Amino acid sequence: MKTFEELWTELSTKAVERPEGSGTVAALDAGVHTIGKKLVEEAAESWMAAEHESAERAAEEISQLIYHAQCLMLARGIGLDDVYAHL
Ligand SMILES: N=c1c2ncn([C@@H]3O[C@H](COP(=O)(O)OP(=O)(O)OP(=O)(O)O)[C@@H](O)[C@H]3O)c2ncn1[C@@H]1O[C@H](COP(=O)(O)O)[C@@H](O)[C@H]1O
Repeated sequence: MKTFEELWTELSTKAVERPEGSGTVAALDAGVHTIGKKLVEEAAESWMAAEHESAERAAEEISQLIYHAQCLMLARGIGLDDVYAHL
């Protein structure tokens, strides 16, 4: 288990160190368009799970939504403070 901030730290480090086999590195290399499509897919899956499946399944989809949102932030050079400023 990890928090939003812990995941952010992990992904930020992977973006710099680029370890072999990292899905995050592959996503960042694929770019904003590809990550954006995945983000929309996970948003739809979160919606469907929330409406038709268990709360646990919805939580799983939402975790993937958060992951892809963080990838999109990294791909655009957007930091946590840039987002938090709008909350
Ligand atoms: N939390 C996640 C996470 N959530 C979602 N995903 C990715 O999103 C995909 C989920 O997509 P779906 O469930 O729709 O499955 P899918 O459509 O069959 O997957 P694809 O065909 O798109 O690969 C997974 O296959 C992962 O590629 C994640 N990938 C990584 N993490 C975490 O990110 C960290 C860094 O990961 P790496 O960069 O891979 O080391 C680790 O702590 C991981 O736990």
